Amino acid sequence: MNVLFKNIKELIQVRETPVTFLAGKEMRSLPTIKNAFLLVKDGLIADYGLMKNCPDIEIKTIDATGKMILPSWCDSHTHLVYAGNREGEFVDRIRGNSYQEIANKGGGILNSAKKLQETSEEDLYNQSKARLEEIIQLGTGAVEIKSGYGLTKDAELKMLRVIKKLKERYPIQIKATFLGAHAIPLAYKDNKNGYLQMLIADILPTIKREGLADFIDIFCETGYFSANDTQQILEAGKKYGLIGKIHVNQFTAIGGIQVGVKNDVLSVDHLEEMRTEDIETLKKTQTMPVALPSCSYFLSIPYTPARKMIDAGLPLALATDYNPGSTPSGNMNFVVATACIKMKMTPEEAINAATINGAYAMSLERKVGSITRGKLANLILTKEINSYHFIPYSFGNPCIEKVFLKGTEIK
Ligand SMILES: N=CN[C@@H](CCC(=O)O)C(=O)O
Ligand SMILES: [Zn+2]
Repeated sequence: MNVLFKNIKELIQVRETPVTFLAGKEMRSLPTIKNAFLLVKDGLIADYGLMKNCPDIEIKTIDATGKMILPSWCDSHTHLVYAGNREGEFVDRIRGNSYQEIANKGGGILNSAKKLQETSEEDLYNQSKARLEEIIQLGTGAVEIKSGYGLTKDAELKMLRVIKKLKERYPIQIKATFLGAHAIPLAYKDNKNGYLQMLIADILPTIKREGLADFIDIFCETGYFSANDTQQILEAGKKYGLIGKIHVNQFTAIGGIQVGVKNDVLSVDHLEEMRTEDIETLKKTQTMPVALPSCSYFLSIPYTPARKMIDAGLPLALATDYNPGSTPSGNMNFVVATACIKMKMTPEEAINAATINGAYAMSLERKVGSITRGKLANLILTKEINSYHFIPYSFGNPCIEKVFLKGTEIK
């Protein structure tokens, strides 16, 4: 698609020289051009600059007077392929049961796994595509989606095949993650190692053969999988060409970050419980810490200590964690606002975390995450707003007028 945006009040996240990710003080700066144009050719960002240098060409034009343009959100952590919902557990929590107590009684991930195992691939696809369409309208232009609600060979592969179909049929960038080690299924209640061996020996070869995943993930947490289990899964993933990511330090710190860094994982996600040594371990590495503020909000658990981490020089990405148990929301606008309101990130830091750093956490930093020549024209056109500070300020009320994927407006 070819299109010329004119009179853009402010073009946000303009990176003339491509960056891989931003860390520490670098996150404070968000380069913009006021009164700008943006030219899209063949779905890519072809050029941009001051309006006074706008090319005079015959092309479809969109007048953006009073409005801003920024790169689409990059949501590097979701579980948006799932079956049914868990609103019953939500009410149980209001009545005083904790997330862990509910999980221990067979609720939680096992509850979703039962539902998913009983759902056909077609039905699962239809439920999931509705969520994907919803997040596209909310401004997301790149998303990672995990398996992990199957917990049997058939059901895990069913999830991954649904993700593959979504990838093929939608213009949004999608990365797939194998999260077989999300919980220990009842059939392996007293045989966790047997379950891990099944994942490694039985499922991984099929994933490789059918090209079903880009990344491998594990829930490294007390009552789920240990640091040693994490080492095993990451090593096995590497053999099959899958880059590591970990769910880690959500409720307890059990050494998963150290194992992750040792294995050069791309990202460590959750991080609600961070010890000083965990922050130290992440310094000077290529591993992206990812915070999930909507999960903290929904479960009333601590927020990732973003201030402490960024002030220590670390990078940080923001993602939704869209899933039926801990975060039934895929709204990146809410994530950005909550990061500012509850985690004391500045709007500049939050927007950097939700665009270029999120792109890095999916190995997509060369394609999306900034306004840079040659990147995909995945864009958010805002309503008329005074400043980009209004984006997190108007929490719960996205100020998006239109969204574009590869330069095409998505209605
Ligand atoms: N913490 C582990 N997994 C998901 C939630 C799983 C669920 O409750 O269904 C998460 O990232 O929050
Ligand atoms: Zn998650």
